[in-house]
Amino acid sequence: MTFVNYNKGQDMKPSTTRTPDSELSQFRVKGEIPVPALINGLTAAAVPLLLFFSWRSMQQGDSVTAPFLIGFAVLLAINSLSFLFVGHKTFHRRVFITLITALFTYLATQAVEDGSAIIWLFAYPPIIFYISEARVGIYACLGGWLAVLVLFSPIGDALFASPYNATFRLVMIIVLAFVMVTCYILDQSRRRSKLGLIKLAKEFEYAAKHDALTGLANRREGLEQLDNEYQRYLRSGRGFSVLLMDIDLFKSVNDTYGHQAGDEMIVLVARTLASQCRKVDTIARWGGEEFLILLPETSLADAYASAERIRQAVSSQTITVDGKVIRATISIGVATIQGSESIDRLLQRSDEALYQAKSEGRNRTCQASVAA
Ligand SMILES: Nc1nc2c(ncn2[C@@H]2O[C@H](COP(=O)(O)OP(=O)(O)OP(=O)(O)O)[C@@H](O)[C@H]2O)c(=O)[nH]1
Repeated sequence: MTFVNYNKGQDMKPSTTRTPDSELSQFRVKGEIPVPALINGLTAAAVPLLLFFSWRSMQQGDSVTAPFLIGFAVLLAINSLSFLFVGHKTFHRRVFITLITALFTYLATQAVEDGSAIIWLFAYPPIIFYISEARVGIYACLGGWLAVLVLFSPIGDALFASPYNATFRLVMIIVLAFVMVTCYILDQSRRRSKLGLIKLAKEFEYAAKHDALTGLANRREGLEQLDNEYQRYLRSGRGFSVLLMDIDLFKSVNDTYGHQAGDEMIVLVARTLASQCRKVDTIARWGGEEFLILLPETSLADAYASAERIRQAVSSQTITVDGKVIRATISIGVATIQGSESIDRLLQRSDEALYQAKSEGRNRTCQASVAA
């Protein structure tokens, strides 16, 4: 799973917005039990138990309960089996929630096992909070608790033959509320920890792929995108170009105005590059004052035109240091992938073109020679 999309080289700060609860389940934290696995595990445990209790109720002469328990066991098993074959997670989860809600309701209202089966209701809150969204868990638990309250009221007595005495009813209502609230708190804590881990992972991923000063893709990410584009080129034959550029006489900016002014100039150039490129282009900080732009599906002529546009845009920008206006200029080497040349060879040609631009007087664009 990828947390951040890196097609573009610019403006890629990790999102600080809260991940919606419904999306949280899409992220797996290492060691976390996946919801489908938990459901299938619970089903595997519940089916023999239900079959055992149905057998026992038959032994005790209760011929009504057994078919219900067998029915629940069969439906739970079908749900898990259909998931294993079809793999529809949401359907699997929703059917399981519906089935266990119906099962617990049946166990409570029908006073199965002389009423002791209602104790299984304590298993409901932790399961429901784990496998569903927090909101669903709250509604389900609140609904369940209110249903028990009604069941233990005169209304319940009128509707069902409940064997529960007053003390049991009181203890059950209090302990059930206690368990539900505890499960809610633990679940919230689990979700927040998970959100924290996801945020941390996004930040690590961002830092690993971006340059801290400019926010552009770093060299490693630039190479990764270059390799992706190269693989696409090998498959589809759709060519691409690279622009390798370097700020002119940058050392003298540092030496004359200080390192901070140099940094300011790097950021200014980076912003200008970002403003001049398409979303599909990758802009990477290649080295100190060197940048590489990857232009997918771009011919040499178009890449050259883009480079000239970028060069002119940069040369129109200035920074002011101690009241002095400093203009940045860049030199650019342009190369387009050719035949079966390697990425290294393409970069080498763009570097040679950059070198040529420098030696011809800087603030200019040169095209790379044709691959040998
Ligand atoms: N301020 C600042 N300076 C950097 C950074 N990374 C590299 N540099 C400096 O960039 C300068 C690069 O200078 P050179 O490679 O000699 O090239 P130049 O002065 O730009 O000259 P030409 O490339 O020939 O036009 C060096 O002085 C590095 O210390 C950075 O992140 N911030």
